[in-house]
Amino acid sequence: MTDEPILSVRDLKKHYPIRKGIFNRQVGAAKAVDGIGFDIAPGETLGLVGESGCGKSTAASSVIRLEEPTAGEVVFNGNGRGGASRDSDGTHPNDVTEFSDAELKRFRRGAQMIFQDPASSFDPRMTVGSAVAEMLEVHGMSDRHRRRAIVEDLLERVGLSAEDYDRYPHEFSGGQKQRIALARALVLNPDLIIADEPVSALDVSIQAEILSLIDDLQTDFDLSLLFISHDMSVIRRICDRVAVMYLGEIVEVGPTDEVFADPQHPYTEALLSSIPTPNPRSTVGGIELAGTVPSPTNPPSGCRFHTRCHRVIQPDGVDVDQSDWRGILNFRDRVAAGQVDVESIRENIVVDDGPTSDDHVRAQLRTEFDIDERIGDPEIEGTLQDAIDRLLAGDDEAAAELLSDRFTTPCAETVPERTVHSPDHESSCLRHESEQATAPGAADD
Ligand SMILES: Nc1ncnc2c1ncn2[C@@H]1O[C@H](COP(=O)(O)OP(=O)(O)OP(=O)(O)O)[C@@H](O)[C@H]1O
Repeated sequence: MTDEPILSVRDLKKHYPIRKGIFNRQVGAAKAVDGIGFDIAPGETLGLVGESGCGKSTAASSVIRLEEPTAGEVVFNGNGRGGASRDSDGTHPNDVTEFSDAELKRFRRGAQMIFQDPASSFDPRMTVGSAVAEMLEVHGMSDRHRRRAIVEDLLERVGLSAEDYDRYPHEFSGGQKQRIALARALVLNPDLIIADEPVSALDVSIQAEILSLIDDLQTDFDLSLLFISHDMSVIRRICDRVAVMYLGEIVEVGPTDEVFADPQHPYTEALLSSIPTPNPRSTVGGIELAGTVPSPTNPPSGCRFHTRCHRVIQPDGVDVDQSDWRGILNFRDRVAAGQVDVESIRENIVVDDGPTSDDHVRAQLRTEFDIDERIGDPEIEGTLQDAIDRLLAGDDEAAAELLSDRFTTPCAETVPERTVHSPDHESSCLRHESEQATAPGAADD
């Protein structure tokens, strides 16, 4: 047996064209998946985690070619295709993106997908047994009795009973439907299962049962899994390794234990911080992941996470409290977007005695953006005060210009390279690049 991965994804992209006008001309693209790569070893579970809109589902459907990838390579070495080597022109015979229709049909036997909502993937007029057995029939098993025997056995292995064969989808709970979906995914004896948020729609207690079932089935059927979730606690429960995805890119990948114990990318830290802890006094957490994932049609320059990052780098010559720095940049961005309306802030301030003054508005702005009432660095404080004064004078444009001239971050200018933290643990954050350059042995590589 070689140690070649079951699945090897390289520089995978899925860009959706954006068209406008009467000629339906392409004016841009939503870069939902923008150059991701990972391997999955035989018997391994790789988690793909990120908030809603990071591109996880698009990545899954591009890997399995439910959607045509824009670029990249997806080498599948499962189901008898192992041991193949590259052709002389550099292409790989197992590259799914180049498969013919016949090869694709065989591939879909060896790589199955499970979705979040099992209800929508069953025909309500078909018994669940027939729905599972249909897969065998489509792929050439003509013996009806044999099909039934295989499916009855599988229903038992996923925790249902052989008698359930003749029942209809509406007779089952959400958790039971997901068990049936697992039986259907397993019936063709695949080597790889891609599970897209398979437990997100279920109650927490049922989630635990299904995760434990997936764990058992993985061992019994010697499966590899790509497990997609937005939930770090689910990932911890089931995955050997985890890849963290943000706005179409993988920003960190590593063994689950290591990533949870020592996250290297601020986005991973923020996701981990959002896991509820049983102890409300726990000091774990506290990183607020404000806002939502920006649109992939116009991703932020440099590091795509810089607009929300709590560790966003301060430029040379600036040394202020990090949370003030985040607040100042948020303030800068909101002013630039024309979203800071001092008059409505003034109207909403409640003052016990007398009218609302400009000082009240100044204080309220700092509170809203979580900026200290006085920044230690006099130059930064001066610029901030100037900008606020310009806003108060109604000159929003001048305020925006001043803030964007003075408050910049290297994170918006440089795309971070990958840093290797240990043989299997990598992340892409600019903060690590200087450490990497000065690390012992860096020059020897
Ligand atoms: N057909 C499409 N055309 C244009 N943009 C799309 C299309 N499908 C998805 N997108 C965009 O691609 C981005 C990634 O979407 P995707 O569904 O893959 O993310 P996700 O991480 O799986 O989130 P969710 O869990 O909410 O599905 C989103 O910004 C989404 O709006």
